[in-house]
Amino acid sequence: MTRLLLASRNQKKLGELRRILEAEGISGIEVVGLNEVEEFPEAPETAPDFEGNAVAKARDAVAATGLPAIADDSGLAVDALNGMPGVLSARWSGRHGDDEANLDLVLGQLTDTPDERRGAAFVCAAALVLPDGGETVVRGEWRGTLIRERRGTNGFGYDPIFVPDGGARTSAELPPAEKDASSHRGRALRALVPDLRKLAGS
Ligand SMILES: O=P(O)(O)OP(=O)(O)OP(=O)(O)OC[C@H]1O[C@@H](n2cnc3c(O)ncnc32)[C@H](O)[C@@H]1O
Ligand SMILES: [Mg+2]
Repeated sequence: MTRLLLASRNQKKLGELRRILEAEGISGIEVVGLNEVEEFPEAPETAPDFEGNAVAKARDAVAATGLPAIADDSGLAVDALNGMPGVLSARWSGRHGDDEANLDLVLGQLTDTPDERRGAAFVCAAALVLPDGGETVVRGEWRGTLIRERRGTNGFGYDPIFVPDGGARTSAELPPAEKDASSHRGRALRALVPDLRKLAGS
């Protein structure tokens, strides 16, 4: 078994990566999160773009643990907010990781935005960094529309107000496998699968 660190404390992200590896039939990799390795000082997410934060998180994790690492930096880019909250999605309300307050703030900001201008995209940059210095950075996007009240209890973050294009349910109403099949994170992580297959085989 190759240990692969997902440099995250977000248990939902860990679950999504584990499900995707399983769905792809990659069995030689054991995914561990930051809670399962010795603690190290985590750099703040200060880059102006998702890719920059993802690479920085993954490099730090490899340097501290010696394990191959994936980091994900993701967020919601709202058309009517000129792409914000973007890289600030996890702390939009001022409190890092307060999903409820972050979602309420976005809803409040869009109160007067009509239905036809409520487009948004979930974006995910994922970086795989290897102990030998190899780096792969990929990006996935998922377009949809923001509704006016929460629906559904699956997923996390802004899922309860995001209706993916071509569907009628919010991403919090989708069964996990359906979210993975089209989500930003699913797309990004599947782009890493060729590299992960090599890692699993070595
Ligand atoms: O940095 P780590 O430890 O990985 O975990 P995090 O939760 O802080 O993750 P990010 O810094 O990448 O911030 C992502 C935020 O964007 C939102 N987000 C990202 N992916 C999402 C998804 O699949 N569904 C709903 N919201 C999502 C959600 O609010 C997250 O808090
Ligand atoms: Mg974060």
